[in-house]
Amino acid sequence: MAHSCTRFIHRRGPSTRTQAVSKRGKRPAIQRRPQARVPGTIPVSRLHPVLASQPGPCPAPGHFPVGPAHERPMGSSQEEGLPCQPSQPDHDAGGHCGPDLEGAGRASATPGPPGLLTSHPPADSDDTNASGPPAALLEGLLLGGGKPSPPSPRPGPFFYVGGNNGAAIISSYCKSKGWQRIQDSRRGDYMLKWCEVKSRDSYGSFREGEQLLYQLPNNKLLTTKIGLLSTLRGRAWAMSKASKASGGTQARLGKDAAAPTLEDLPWTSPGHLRPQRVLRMEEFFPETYRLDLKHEREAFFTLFDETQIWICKPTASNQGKGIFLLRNREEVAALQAKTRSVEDDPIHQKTPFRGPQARVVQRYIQNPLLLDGRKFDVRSYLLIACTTPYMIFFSHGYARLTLSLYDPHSSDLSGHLTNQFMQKKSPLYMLLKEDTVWSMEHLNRYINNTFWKARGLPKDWVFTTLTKRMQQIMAHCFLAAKAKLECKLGYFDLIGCDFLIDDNFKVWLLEMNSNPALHTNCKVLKEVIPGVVIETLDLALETFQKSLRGQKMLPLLSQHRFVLLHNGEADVWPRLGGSCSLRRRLPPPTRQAKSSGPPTLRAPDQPGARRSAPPPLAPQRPQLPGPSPDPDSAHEGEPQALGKEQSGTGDRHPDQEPSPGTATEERKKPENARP
Ligand SMILES: Nc1ncnc2c1ncn2[C@@H]1O[C@H](COP(=O)(O)OP(=O)(O)OP(=O)(O)O)[C@@H](O)[C@H]1O
Ligand SMILES: [Mg+2]
Ligand SMILES: [Mg+2]
Repeated sequence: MAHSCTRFIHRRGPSTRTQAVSKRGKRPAIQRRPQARVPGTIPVSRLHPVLASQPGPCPAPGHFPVGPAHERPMGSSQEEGLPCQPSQPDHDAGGHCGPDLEGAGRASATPGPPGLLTSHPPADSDDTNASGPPAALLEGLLLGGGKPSPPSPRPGPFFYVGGNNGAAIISSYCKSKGWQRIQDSRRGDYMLKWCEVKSRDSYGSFREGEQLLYQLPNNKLLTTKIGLLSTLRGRAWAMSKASKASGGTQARLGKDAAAPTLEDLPWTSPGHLRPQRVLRMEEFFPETYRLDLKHEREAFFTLFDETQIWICKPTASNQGKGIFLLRNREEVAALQAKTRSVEDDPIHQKTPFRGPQARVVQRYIQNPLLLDGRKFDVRSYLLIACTTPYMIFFSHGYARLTLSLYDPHSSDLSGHLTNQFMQKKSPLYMLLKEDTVWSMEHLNRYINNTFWKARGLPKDWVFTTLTKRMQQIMAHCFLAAKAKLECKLGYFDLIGCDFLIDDNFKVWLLEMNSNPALHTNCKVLKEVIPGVVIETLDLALETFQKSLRGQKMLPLLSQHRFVLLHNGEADVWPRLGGSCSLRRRLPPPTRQAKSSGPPTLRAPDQPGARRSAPPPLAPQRPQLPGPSPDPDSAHEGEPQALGKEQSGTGDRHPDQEPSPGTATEERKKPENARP
């Protein structure tokens, strides 16, 4: 039963303790009456009470012992354990890493207890390392007042934050719940781990259903340039196949039979209502070619002419590093020569992520919409709050403008690349930085004032048409990756999505970023970022707890700024590529559940809609006939070794599982040098 007071979940290892979880909303007592033990299971209360508890009362915070003697300062070389690698950190606002906490004006949506964190938090290094104001300030903002509670009778729960990106906000959030920060990334007794960099160790030791871990291990399916391109192509290919196979219906592929998605809604594009059922990739993603695939780069070199500018980007870099424009035959010839010179180089075959071929070339949007003559792009957020079931959200972010006026013929990249990192290079940045980041309200006002009448736009175009379009595009991308993302209860992710608007008000997705910048070095960022981070954590926690307890997800107490894009309660899950271990650990279906028909028929908003897939696991993804003619399908998600390209795997089905590898290839830093 979904609302059973006592629930058990199976545990991988032998259970030595059994404890019953207390009634909903109550924190389990330290000494409680043991419940009847179900062999091979462990009660939810075996988890730390905070994770097992309802969204609601936080544990009573108090004074916690200072961390263990082996604590290391943040940012040490051992961070995230070994080996480790950056997972495309997106420090767009890079440089300043001390969030100004006055922006954190929103209270945690997860109701807290009357007890407050002590105004004398335990001395740990994160607050000083993060170079922000004392964490207690944000904690006070989060919790809003109250009396300190007596010291916690047991240590923890523990949390770990790796790196500085948003660390003070995350740390303050966790401490406001009474959690205790640890500095040793190798410790396995954490309740929440938020890492800027992904490490194989983190995923290997992750205890599903017991811990929260930031970043999906294979988010590269969306967050590298090649990964996103391949994922979108896979979906396009599957859609066209399904359409042909079923005489036009798209129901079989990529779409859940149970519930309409955002993609089913009609959209305004560009500026006018034009009903369309499903997006086509070319409508929102600029034409792109992979340089890691020989036939694609040759195709690009052949098609290039000087009537169109192209932009060349490393697959897994950020901050505009390694980006250059291709405007004339000489530049393209230089790129061609560079890729040819390494084509047969065994070193580059082994390390494709370092080579000049680990890139894409993309049609450059030459006619961007300008704000006071300056180019801009929009950063929005895709939140994967939960993967079992999927709970996917959208949130607004902000607009990023260049300092200089846009000139398509200028060779100065700072007028072409809207990244804050690029703008910071200008001596004018310190003077004008506040004008390089606009709030969405500011953008909306500007577009209302400047274009609304002149261009016949709907009023508040930003909050109507643009918002819906971004949501639709994000939903499309998520659905494209949905069946391939690694799902475990406790994984969550926040992905930064960059959109460009052209002067026809057409919305283009430029890329998606793992580990989006959470710095707050501008006024607008102070207003936006803490709210995004706090609600991310709130939603991750609430959906985790509800999933663990088999409760219906909606309504979500934590949901405020985020908009639900996809509620996976109606999906069949655990799913392919997902958590087999969780499936084993779930209790067998109740009689009621068994008799209620196929899971897909269960309304998602009914209690108990969360369900394990019936044995045998119903296929989540359609079985597609035949090999893919799509040449990109050879290397789903990420460029593999060049040797693979040549080894005849090019007919791999695009809907096949990509290589589960995460750490090895991502450990390799992309090359940032211009050819
Ligand atoms: N196809 C394009 N057309 C026009 N401008 C583009 C295009 N692609 C990228 N840009 C510009 O270049 C900037 C950097 O590109 P992109 O975001 O893809 O790279 P990045 O290095 O991953 O940057 P970051 O992760 O810091 O946002 C964009 O913010 C945008 O201003
Ligand atoms: Mg990026
Ligand atoms: Mg970007």
